[in-house]
Amino acid sequence: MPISWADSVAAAENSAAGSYAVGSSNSLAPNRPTYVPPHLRNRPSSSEAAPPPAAANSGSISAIPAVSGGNRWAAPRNDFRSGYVSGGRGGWNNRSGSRDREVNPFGDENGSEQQFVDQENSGINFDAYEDIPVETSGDNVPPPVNTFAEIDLGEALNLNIRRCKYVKPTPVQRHAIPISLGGRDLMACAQTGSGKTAAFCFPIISGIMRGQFGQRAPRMPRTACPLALILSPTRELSCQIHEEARKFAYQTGVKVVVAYGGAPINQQLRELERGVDILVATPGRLVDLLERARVSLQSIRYLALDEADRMLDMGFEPQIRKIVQQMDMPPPGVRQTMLFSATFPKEIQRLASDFLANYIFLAVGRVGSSTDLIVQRVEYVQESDKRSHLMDLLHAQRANGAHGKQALTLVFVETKKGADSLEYWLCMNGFPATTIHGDRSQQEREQALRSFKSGNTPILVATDVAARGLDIPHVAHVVNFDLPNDIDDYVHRIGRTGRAGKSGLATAFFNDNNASMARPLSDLMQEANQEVPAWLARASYGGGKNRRGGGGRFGGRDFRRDSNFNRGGGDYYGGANMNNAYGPPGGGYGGGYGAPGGYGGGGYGPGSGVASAWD
Ligand SMILES: Nc1ncnc2c1ncn2[C@@H]1O[C@H](COP(=O)(O)OP(=O)(O)OP(=O)(O)O)[C@@H](O)[C@H]1O
Repeated sequence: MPISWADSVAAAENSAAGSYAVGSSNSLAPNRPTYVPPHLRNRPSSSEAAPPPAAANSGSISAIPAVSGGNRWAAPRNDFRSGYVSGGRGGWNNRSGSRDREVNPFGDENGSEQQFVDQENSGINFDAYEDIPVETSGDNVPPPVNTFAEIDLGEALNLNIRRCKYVKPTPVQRHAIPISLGGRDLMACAQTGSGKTAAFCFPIISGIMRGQFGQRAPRMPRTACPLALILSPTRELSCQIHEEARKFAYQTGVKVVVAYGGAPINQQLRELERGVDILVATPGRLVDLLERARVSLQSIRYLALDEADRMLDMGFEPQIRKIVQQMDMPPPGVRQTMLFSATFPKEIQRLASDFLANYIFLAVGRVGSSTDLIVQRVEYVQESDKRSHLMDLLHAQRANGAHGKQALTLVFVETKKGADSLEYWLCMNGFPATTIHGDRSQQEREQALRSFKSGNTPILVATDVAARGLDIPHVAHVVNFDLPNDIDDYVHRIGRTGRAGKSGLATAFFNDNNASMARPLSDLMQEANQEVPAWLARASYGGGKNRRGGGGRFGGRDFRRDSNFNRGGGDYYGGANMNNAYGPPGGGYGGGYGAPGGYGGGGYGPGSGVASAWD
């Protein structure tokens, strides 16, 4: 029987996902017994693991362990490669006329086609998605498909889908792709790790392949005129989308280029000059390119906002409005617009509707819910005990990992300083760690990600800059060392594990500073069929002010269904078509969570603490 938190983590790691044994500590009220560090416990599993060279929590740096990997406290590594991956080496249809050879993004130049045709994306548990409730609203919603073969995406794209080993579409893809191929605007909400990137990339690539857009005429010779624009909030996410889109677009003749801040602009300008069909960008760098007249949006036919709620909250909204409404981009109805996220508060939905024309709203799973593939734990930990608790978890993981190896663990903290100091402390205590946050150079950020992905530094300490979108294979554990102030940020953070049908573990350290999160956290965990500790349930009765009113998460999801948001008293979108493809009838999923219309305090207002950690 588990006797400690470390043991309960160990039990979780040993057991299959979903059968997580709840340790006795979980049922305790916040007044926990005094913490005993692992090396002082008489536990065979811990003592087998290499003990830390310095006493846990001592902060001593007298005995510096040999630390491998790309952390900044170890010996410097000079393996920063060129770093700034920009567009492919030129598409076959590039506009400057040069015909560079297209680099194979699959890296299987010599492999036979059979190599990818015969396999499927291993480890994907599609059954995990089968009973997810799906809701669509809007006029004349195109029906979903069950297979990629049912959709006419074009031969070259179909081949790339097979190269990616995607055997069948995920639920969001089944619904979103036919909607977008039908030319409709879309606001889509689907859980983290459920394949949204492909859901917006496939229709864009396929549409450009069909080539119905005629000639693009730049006003100036050195101005690039992409047909599609994909915006995302962080540099790393833009790079990731670019990498994915390049795979999907391989040998289709569709050229994908990325532009993001913190990287030399000249290389990006050169790529743009070689021709671009799809531009993936962060808003800041794009505004720069627009102001230099090196990019024109006059030819845009497709606009996709990934992490759309983040893109339209206070931090980014002015830049997005400038790009979409105040430059030369065609208006809604002329261009096709797709907004995607795992979370979509109603207030942000309302803002977003300015960018859309007669759109369809799609919710796969409940809006803002976390996937129940992620086992969630919340532990009451005083600020002063957090490091010791983290150490405890890491020891347990190492002791139970394959060949004593550390599983990939992502640790979220609130501040950049906090990230640096925790990274240092971990390294001093024998846990190779690195960090990613907004004060690090782009080279350092990219190196940190590479080092984490490769397992050289299996612990990544991050601010919210790594909270959204990043698809890092084999992240076994997400630790919310500092909880965020907003439940949606929590959903995105824990969504770095438990992706594409795989299971994951998320642990949150909770204390009195997080009182406003008690209610939303408790609600979210309940909804995802997680065991809520008794003390957290009790704390949540206090009605944390961060609770999201029924206007956001539960019950009605498309904000147009909420009478508070209806314009002119009539039906906002006329001829409503509410399809509950898989869920219970009537669109009600466990309603009764608060009054409608409110988007609770503490979410997106000033002082929410969100903006500080972002680019
Ligand atoms: N049809 C499919 N079959 C198998 N794997 C897929 C399929 N579609 C996507 N994937 C894989 O699932 C993983 C998650 O996809 P993706 O990053 O697009 O998720 P997401 O919904 O955008 O997540 P987030 O909300 O965190 O941004 C990726 O590794 C992707 O390659």
